[in-house]
Amino acid sequence: MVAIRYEDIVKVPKALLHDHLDGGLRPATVVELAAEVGHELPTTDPEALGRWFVEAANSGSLERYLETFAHTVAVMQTAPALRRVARECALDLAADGVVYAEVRFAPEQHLEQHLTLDEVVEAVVAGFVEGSEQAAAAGTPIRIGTLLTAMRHAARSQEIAELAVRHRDTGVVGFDIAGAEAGFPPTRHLDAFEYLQRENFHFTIHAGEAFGLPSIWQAIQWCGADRLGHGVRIVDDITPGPPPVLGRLAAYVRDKRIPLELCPSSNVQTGAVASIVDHPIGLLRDLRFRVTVNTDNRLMSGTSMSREMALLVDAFGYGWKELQWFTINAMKSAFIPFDERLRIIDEVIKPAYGKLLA
Ligand SMILES: O=c1[nH]cnc2c1ncn2[C@@H]1O[C@H](CO)[C@@H](O)[C@H]1O
Ligand SMILES: [Zn+2]
Repeated sequence: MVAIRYEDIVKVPKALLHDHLDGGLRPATVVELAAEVGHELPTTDPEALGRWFVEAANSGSLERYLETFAHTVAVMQTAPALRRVARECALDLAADGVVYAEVRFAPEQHLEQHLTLDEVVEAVVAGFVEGSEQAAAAGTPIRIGTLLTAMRHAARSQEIAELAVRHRDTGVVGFDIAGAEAGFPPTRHLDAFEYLQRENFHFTIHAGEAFGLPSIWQAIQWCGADRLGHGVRIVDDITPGPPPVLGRLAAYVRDKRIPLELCPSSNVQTGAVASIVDHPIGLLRDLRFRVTVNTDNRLMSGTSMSREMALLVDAFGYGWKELQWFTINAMKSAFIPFDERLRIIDEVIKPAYGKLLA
């Protein structure tokens, strides 16, 4: 088999379901925006700041990893700043060969300068539109859907769910909850999830990252999540083989084709897994769970969609066949309408991988 080159991974179309807007800023942009608003950073040298984020996020704990977001959220408090960050996000993902992305953020964290929740969403969506137009003009088209996140330790999920539904025809395609997982079970937000189901809306839940099976079970069986943000701890319900034996929850997740939004580098940094080679993605792919590959936070992990793919190629010897499978899995699991998903699979993804597989 011919070795896969990094530049070819960049060129091939990729689909990304789990990426945080406030976890993907360009270091230089953080520096510029921080200077504008007088926010103090650990360093004002963009390269050193990029390294600082990765090192600080390498904490082995989700709670400490999340502390680094104070510096990005602080510079995302005005409409122009939000719009710029979203525009650059679209451009960066498109330049990395991502053709479809769902990018999430928590509107409630961007109210310090008196924007309303609706203004926050409008600014971000405008930035995605602008960035997508520029990316298309540059020959790297991308479609971006916005997910609105509610913070699980807070009590605004119902409000954010209603906000998401209000903006469903103008760019928002789903809802999520994020933040520290231990101590904040998804059922705290049951009202919001039940409301979203009544509205025929889509949502994913961060579950099974820093906390195990009970969190995944609640997310699916109590809250009705369409997808699992991470969900990596589902392996705790699989007895290693040969052959591996699935417990009832793992079997349910696989049988129902519930998508797992796996984020390899992020999991190593928060201590959810020991290393990339030890990442359960290998086992979960072998068992044909609906596995997808994601970045989580490009800034905190110093990563990109292509880099996550390349790490898996190195660790597990994957080829184009597997990379196509991850990409189609993600596209099948997207929150945009079925016909639009199918069009991207048939007209963009399959032809490109087809050439490489030929
Ligand atoms: O991997 C993660 N697990 C849980 N919460 C996260 C993760 N990455 C980011 N956030 C949280 O989501 C908020 C909105 O984007 C971020 O501000 C961060 O607090
Ligand atoms: Zn996340």
